Amino acid sequence: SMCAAASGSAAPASASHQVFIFGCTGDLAQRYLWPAFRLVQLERPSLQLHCVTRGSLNADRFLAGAEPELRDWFFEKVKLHQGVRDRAGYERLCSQDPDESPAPDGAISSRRRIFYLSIPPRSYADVARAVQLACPHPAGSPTSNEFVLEKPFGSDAESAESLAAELAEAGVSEAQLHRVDHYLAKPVLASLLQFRQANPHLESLLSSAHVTRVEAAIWESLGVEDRLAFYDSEGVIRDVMQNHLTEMLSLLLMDLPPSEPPPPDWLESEKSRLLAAYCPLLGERHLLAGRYAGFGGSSATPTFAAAGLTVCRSARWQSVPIFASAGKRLAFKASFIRLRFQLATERTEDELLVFVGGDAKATGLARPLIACSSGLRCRPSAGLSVLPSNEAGLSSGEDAAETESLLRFPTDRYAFFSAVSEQESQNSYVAVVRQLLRSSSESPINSCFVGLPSLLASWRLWDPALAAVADLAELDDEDSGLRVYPSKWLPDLIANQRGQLQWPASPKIESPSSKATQTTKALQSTANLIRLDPAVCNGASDCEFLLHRGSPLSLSRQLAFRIASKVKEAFIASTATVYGQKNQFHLALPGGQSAQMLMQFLAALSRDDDTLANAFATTLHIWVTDERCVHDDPGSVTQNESQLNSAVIDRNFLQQLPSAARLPLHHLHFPRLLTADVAGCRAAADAYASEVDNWLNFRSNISALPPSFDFVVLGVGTDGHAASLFSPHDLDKWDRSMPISSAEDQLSQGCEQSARVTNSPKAPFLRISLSSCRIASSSEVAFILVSKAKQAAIDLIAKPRETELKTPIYVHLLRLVGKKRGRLWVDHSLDFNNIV
Ligand SMILES: O=P(O)(O)OC[C@H]1O[C@@H](O)[C@H](O)[C@@H](O)[C@@H]1O
Repeated sequence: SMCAAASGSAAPASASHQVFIFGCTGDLAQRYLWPAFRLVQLERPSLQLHCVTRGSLNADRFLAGAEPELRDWFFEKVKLHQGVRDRAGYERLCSQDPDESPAPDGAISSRRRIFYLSIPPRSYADVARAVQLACPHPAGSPTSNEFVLEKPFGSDAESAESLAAELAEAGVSEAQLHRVDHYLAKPVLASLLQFRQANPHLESLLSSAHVTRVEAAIWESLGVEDRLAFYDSEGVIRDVMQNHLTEMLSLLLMDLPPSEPPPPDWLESEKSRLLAAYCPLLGERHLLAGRYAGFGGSSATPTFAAAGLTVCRSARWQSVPIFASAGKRLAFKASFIRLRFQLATERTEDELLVFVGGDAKATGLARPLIACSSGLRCRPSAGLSVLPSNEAGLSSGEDAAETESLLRFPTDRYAFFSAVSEQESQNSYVAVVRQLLRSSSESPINSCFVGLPSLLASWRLWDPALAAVADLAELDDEDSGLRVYPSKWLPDLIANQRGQLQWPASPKIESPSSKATQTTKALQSTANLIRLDPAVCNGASDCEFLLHRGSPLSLSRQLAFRIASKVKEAFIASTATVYGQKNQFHLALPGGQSAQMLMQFLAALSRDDDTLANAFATTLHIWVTDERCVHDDPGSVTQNESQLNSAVIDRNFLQQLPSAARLPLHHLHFPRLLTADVAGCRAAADAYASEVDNWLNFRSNISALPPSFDFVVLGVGTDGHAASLFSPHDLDKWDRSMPISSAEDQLSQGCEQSARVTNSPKAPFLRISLSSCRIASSSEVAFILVSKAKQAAIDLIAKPRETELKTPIYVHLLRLVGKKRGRLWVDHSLDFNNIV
């Protein structure tokens, strides 16, 4: 049985579950939960329902607007608990007799205690903790307390993770949690996986070989209305895109289970895999955001957003543009996914429309349905039966005239399918509640509930979009920025095959004010000069550097642009090289956090720019500035946690490249470790050094270029280390038995040794690094410092030192590089006042 599949439940009707609804007088409870629980209780009379509030409750008033049937039922069947806010209150709650009479089959084990938290998420952990303390389950009881949560589950990946951690600390395990997404309970969505299973022909067409475009939308005609306070802090991406819209897409794009029944945890892991496969949302024009005219909230809150997604890490969907949009105050209400197909065998296009719901009059579709054009040869499935086409649409007359039909072809080219049991589509919570109460032995292919892995993966997909919107709000310019769109706007964006989006020329979408435009220009011309105290620079007179500032996002973007344009220059200059050699561009990248977004941007730029893709594929060489002497042992570290810097570059750059930009293997230069001990590390360093020399000297011989890297990007540790070069001072405190270069060595590494083993004061202790001389002789070196944690490293510049040995390595490197070739790229949250 599926999330919304019709039937009641197979669980014995005698199982006397208890459900406590917290926040039971709130909007959600009144409109959806109570009506749903009433219907379900008719099927399961033994279900015990409790309405819990912190304050006092005036039940007459609270149900004043409700249907008489619901009122009567509520007063007869639901137990009220007011003033539940302290330990005694919770204990009273749990002393409710859970109906000890054993079921006829003796199945006491099926008794469950479910706490439905229809309250603000900031209270989840507190309430869960109080429940766990006051309501321990009797020893030996096979069941435990369970909790149902409503979104929002955090406001980004980090907060979602800490909410999960808080709940875990409160003693609630993942298995005791049910995170609701009511979209998963909507009739056609709930049956979509089964529909795909029943349609192998359609399934064989669901890939980039046949699908030319995917569109997913949640368009609403209403505005934010009386939810302004809530909405203003969320915005459209958090409100419906990270959850509902992403879930809709997953149900269509994820792989089907390999076996029946699916392996345990299959749904979560398959969803997470798909979500991690999307290219990061960082390309040019892959995100538009706006707000409707007259929106009462902050000018930085989007009420509409559109994203042009593509998939980087899955062959099945590679390079198919996926447009996802959602917004309020649009032309009409419609939630749908639409796929366009170009089948080799057919001369015409084909289309699949999953119409999840919306305004019948405006969409021309009478009810939620799936529409398949004939080439897809769809058949009904469990949960979705054939719908005669005269019942699918509004027949004719005035209604049809107002229609913006979502179908692109005449009705007679489609077959229609709709949910078997229509009346349930009114309230998705009926399906949610049924699934909640279903026994765990019935394992569904689909679920109305969202697990932690896919939740976090989804936030990780949308986090860059949230950062981009924040950036847009701050730094709009003529082509981007948070636009203002008119009420009743039909979001007819201009979209291309790369997944890029543009605002339409009409109707008039207002650009941000010119004042904002000026801010942008100021921030984008970026660089200002900082002059360091000559004492810091060891008396050198040219102790000043170009300083680029910005949000982590805009900073990474600008640096990516700078590198990309240099690679392109080198590529274009190729034709002029001697001996018919392609020009080379040697880029050394670090591991660590700071440069990850830069790498993603760099890859994203090549998805939007054929010349750059070509330049990457022919001209670019990638090096790593330093590497850890550890084995990438798949048994001990998961792929995502690999300690290798080359793995960071692989994940954030190489794997994100479109196929046209893929680098030939011999343009990738990473140290290769045979054994992770001193000897192995040394051998790898030596081999790496000769590889550097060979390539750079060779190029120097055939061109007029010096034997140096073209661009080196360095992250900086909070202690001031860079490229696994630590201050000799810090090393002195550490393990002298390590094989490493003496303190003097660290500073005076000659260019005759381009890479060598270095020592780290923290694990992994053995590292390989390019020599400081090699780094310093590069054509350009970018020191990138992102996140507040790096303030410590900046403060280190200013501190006077008793000895040279105490100067942080990156300051040494800065001096060596000099002002002509060194630039600092620094997050604008970091403060230089102490220094300049
Ligand atoms: O399409 P439905 O079922 O009306 O759901 C849309 C609603 O979903 C909710 O989760 C959002 O908070 C609302 O802003 C939105 O209106």
